[in-house]
Amino acid sequence: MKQKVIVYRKVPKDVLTLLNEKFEVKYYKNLETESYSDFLQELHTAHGLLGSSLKISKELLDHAPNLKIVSNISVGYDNFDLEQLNSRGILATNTPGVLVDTTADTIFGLLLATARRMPELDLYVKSGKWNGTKDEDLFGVDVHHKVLGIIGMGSIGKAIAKRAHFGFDMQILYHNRSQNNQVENEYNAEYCELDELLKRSDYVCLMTPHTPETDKLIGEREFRLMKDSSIFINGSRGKNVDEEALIKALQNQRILAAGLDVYETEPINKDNPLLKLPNVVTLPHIGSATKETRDKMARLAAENLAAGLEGKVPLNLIK
Ligand SMILES: NC(=O)c1ccc[n+]([C@@H]2O[C@H](COP(=O)([O-])OP(=O)(O)OC[C@H]3O[C@@H](n4cnc5c(N)ncnc54)[C@H](O)[C@@H]3O)[C@@H](O)[C@H]2O)c1
Ligand SMILES: O=C(O)[C@H](O)CO
Repeated sequence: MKQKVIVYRKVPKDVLTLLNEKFEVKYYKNLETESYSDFLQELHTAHGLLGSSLKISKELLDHAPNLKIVSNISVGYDNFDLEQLNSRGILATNTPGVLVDTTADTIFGLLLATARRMPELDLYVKSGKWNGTKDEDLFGVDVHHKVLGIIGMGSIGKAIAKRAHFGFDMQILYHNRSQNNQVENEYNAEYCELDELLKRSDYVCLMTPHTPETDKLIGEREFRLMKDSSIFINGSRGKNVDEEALIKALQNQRILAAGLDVYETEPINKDNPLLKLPNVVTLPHIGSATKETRDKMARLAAENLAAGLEGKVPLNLIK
């Protein structure tokens, strides 16, 4: 008899075909709009789970006594309770690598858009306000030749550093769990302790995973250390930042501006003060979201899942 897999996120047709050839598949294109109680019922007989964002908690796992593997269609896996998964012998996988360049493009684009106030200026033109000479009120700040501090010099951090160094002649500072010879040699990056990076950077870009160690890593104290002309970019996870402190820092002009792809609560609440601030550029957690890359992520996640259910070691097993 075929093992049963639940896919709880929309995936490309060929990925679904691949899964259908090997497994019995229950497919929920969008769990938010489909019955969650039906999903929980199906979980009782599932061997594999494929999707993203869903909190894989003790409560959810209690509904899944036969589960062997959970495969995330994302590189971040802060939605997994790894202790619970380990204690039940359930494998967990993610999709690193395939999304690196796409995410770095988005985050660097966000940095440029924030520095040069592109969304604000787009609105200025489209709303018919462009009548004469452009005055200083519309000016942005330079990106080229400035200092970029990257916190979390992993795969995506490195790809951002590459763009900044070769494309924009920026000076790169970085803070990471360990020093990285490659970025130091290839992009002339300089390792710094966190406080020093915050003090010296014109742009601070956060790219660490969300872990107990990085929870609210950037808060009031850290914003105070930053230059009042600095721009903060968060492309990692919202919970890595104390959002209240960020709002205060922006309202009080402790920092100049922020570009955000991620938030403490997602989707962001409509009454979140961040949405009212002119010096904030917001994206809807879209870093890796191009069609090509999302397809690659879904394919890789399906391959990880299939390997685990076929008794092989999945390529991207989370240890
Ligand atoms: N906005 C998006 O759509 C999007 C897309 C992809 C990834 N992400 C986020 O970006 C994160 C990074 O992705 P990646 O592929 O570069 O991962 P990665 O594992 O290659 O890199 C993470 C880096 O963070 C460093 N790090 C971890 N804890 C740290 C700490 N306490 N202090 C300093 N450095 C620390 C690690 O040493 C590592 O170099 C993901 O975990 C995910 O949360 C967001
Ligand atoms: O971690 C990731 O891969 C992105 O945030 C998409 O969820």
